[in-house]
Amino acid sequence: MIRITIAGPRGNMGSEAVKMVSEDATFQLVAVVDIINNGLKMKDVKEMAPLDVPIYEDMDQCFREVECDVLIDLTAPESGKKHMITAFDHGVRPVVGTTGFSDQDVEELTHLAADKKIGAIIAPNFAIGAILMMKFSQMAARYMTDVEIIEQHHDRKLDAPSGTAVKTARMIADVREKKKQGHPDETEQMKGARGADYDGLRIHSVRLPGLVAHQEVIFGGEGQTLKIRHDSLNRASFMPGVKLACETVMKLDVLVYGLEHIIE
Ligand SMILES: NC(=O)C1=CN([C@@H]2O[C@H](COP(=O)(O)OP(=O)(O)OC[C@H]3O[C@@H](n4cnc5c(N)ncnc54)[C@H](OP(=O)(O)O)[C@@H]3O)[C@@H](O)[C@H]2O)C=CC1
Ligand SMILES: O=C(O)C1=N[C@H](C(=O)O)C[C@H](O)C1
Repeated sequence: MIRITIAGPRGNMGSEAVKMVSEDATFQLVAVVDIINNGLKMKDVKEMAPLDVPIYEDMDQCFREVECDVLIDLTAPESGKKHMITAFDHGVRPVVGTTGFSDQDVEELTHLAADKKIGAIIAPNFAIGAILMMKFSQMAARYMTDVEIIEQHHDRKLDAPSGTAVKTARMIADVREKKKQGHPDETEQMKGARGADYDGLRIHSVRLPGLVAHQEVIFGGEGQTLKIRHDSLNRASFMPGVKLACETVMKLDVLVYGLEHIIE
């Protein structure tokens, strides 16, 4: 039985994770960590996430009082890194879906996990289709080096570009020669028109109500284009990946960044 704490249990992803963990016979939900903000009282939080496990505001206190193996973090960009460090301090293995990590954050956390010899997973996307989309894009970038990413998300999303887009760009950058795309003399008549720049590759972020999580990677070559697209239509699409990550992290003693490293 793997004992799990979930941070962010009222959220889109956190509430789905609470359901998945509660229904899985090999997992035991032992606590949740939430923030009591916007004038919310603990009573209201309990009504929103009706759980028969303790609710903590302070993760450090949670891990001092409750025996736990794995932390699932599905909160907000500013808290993901802090929560991971707190988990490491208590020997708890983090499985983090929260996005907004910089390459430098990932590097620092990788060193920290290695020093403490503790398993951890940061997965910018838990959906198997999204992992394949990233892998196929990396494969294509060896042959077609001009590429732009268009990611589309719901308008409640806090970070842009998405964690998935950044990871895709990083995977592409790992295999293609550094290259600045577009006309060498191009100028933006409006700031941001050409999107964000990751090693010369452009990322465009769309935010609209009605969307969930979508990404298209477009490659261009002489007289041809190739489009690789993934759509998550609901948050249940991420849960098999969250389950796999919780099982796998128990066998790790390093940090793994990206589910593509553990799906084989
Ligand atoms: N890896 C993946 O496959 C996926 C990752 N994500 C990522 O997961 C994160 C959550 O997404 P989503 O569920 O849509 O967001 P939501 O805003 O719906 O949920 C986040 C929840 O976390 C709470 N929260 C914020 N800060 C803290 C904190 N310090 N401690 C405890 N709880 C906190 C929020 O409370 P309040 O609302 O009161 O602020 C909210 O209830 C995002 O970073 C998103 O990018 C999302 C989908 C898939
Ligand atoms: O906030 C979201 O919704 C999502 N966030 C992740 C990201 O930033 O890539 C994963 C997925 O795209 C949904």
